Amino acid sequence: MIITFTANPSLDRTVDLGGPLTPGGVHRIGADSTQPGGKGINVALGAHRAGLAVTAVLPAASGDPLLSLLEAEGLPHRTSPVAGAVRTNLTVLSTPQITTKLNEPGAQLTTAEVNALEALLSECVSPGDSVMLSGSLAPGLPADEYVRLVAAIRSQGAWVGVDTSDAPLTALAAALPAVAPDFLKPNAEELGQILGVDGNLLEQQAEDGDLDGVRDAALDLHQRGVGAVLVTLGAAGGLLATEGSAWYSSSPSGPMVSTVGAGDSATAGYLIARELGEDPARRLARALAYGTAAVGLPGTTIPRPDQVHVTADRVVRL
Ligand SMILES: O=P(O)(O)OC[C@H]1O[C@](O)(CO)[C@@H](O)[C@@H]1O
Repeated sequence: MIITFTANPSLDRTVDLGGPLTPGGVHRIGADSTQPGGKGINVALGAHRAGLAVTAVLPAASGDPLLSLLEAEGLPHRTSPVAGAVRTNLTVLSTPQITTKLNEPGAQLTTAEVNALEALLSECVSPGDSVMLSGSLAPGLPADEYVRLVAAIRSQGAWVGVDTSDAPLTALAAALPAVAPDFLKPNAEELGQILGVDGNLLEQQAEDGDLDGVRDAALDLHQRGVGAVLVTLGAAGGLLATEGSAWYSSSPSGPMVSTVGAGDSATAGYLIARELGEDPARRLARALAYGTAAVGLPGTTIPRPDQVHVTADRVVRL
């Protein structure tokens, strides 16, 4: 069973301006749509569409509009009740092909709500499960929440991965090797946050064919106890450090419609590859193929397997 945990889920509203975004200007919205969002929910949707058994765990009040969207998707989920409403994250599409994202902080959780959410996650996890902890933490959760959850989930005999940013990510990196997840999925910016360097520079170096910085950082995290480190590098592809080695692949080409959810789709692709028992090269290839497919779909749309074209031809061992 794949369990995803989204501490700060969202309604992802996408508006298309059909023209440029001008700071201080008045804009008329053209197309407008709302989809379920939040990193763990996106990962769960990808795995569910691939036919895997999943449960998405999240905080939400009964009757929250997000829950109707999850039901419409047929996504199996368990919710822990909270008083606050699920946040709305806004994606503004403007020309020339610019995606601007405005993420709300999310409603504050009380201590009782945090305790109930943690208890629900623990109740859902069984030995042998794969648990993915994804996204920002709602206000009320401590920055070291993922450190505590990784330790707890591992002690329950389950595999655990994390995809987060900012303080929760640096707290997790600081806890290595005493507490280490089985899987970490930073993008270049997040890798930069761990290293205390400019992530844009790392991505630019990778685009220029210089992978040393990303490879060394990923291998260092792996040597400090993280089972597998998947670094997504946008247009520059991605790198996987695991089993004592690193693999790199350039990005498969495809249309660019919306980058929202591409990283989560890559994580879903990685989890699907693990379930299929694929080797590291193929796991990297499937992850990037899922990310590329997501970029070709509107808003926060997570691809179905028939929209994903996997080939390990681009993968090289570094
Ligand atoms: O939890 P965060 O970091 O605010 O990110 C949430 C946003 O990221 C996404 O999961 C895409 O990665 C969106 O669905 C959501 O709006």
